[in-house]
Amino acid sequence: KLAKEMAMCRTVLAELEAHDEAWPFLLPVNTKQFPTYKKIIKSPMDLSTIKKRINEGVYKSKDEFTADMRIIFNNCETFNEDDSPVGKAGHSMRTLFEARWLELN
Ligand SMILES: Cc1ncccc1N[C@H]1CCCS(=O)(=O)C1
Repeated sequence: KLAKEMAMCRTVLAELEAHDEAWPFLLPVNTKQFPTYKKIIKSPMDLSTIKKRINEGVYKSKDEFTADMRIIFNNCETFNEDDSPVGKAGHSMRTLFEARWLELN
């Protein structure tokens, strides 16, 4: 059951990583480039960290995976204007994720 759940997580993660608008989320936000980020965002998260957690067996369920995915998009809304390039990418990637997740569940 967990192996099947993680297979679903890997599938959705791979699809998001391949998306044109995934670029802001592929790696942890560079806090040297964005010095205020650490102060404003209490739980940084990104797609590479989620991939690592799947592969290291950190997640006990798909719900833990979806919780980390949603942290990415919530952090994005907290830090970025909706009409900024990163903000717009965050909204479209969140929509993509939620729609795809519904299809697979
Ligand atoms: C997701 C996010 N939230 C806040 C600030 C920055 C980012 N992402 C960066 C990732 C590296 C390229 S960039 O520096 O243009 C954008």
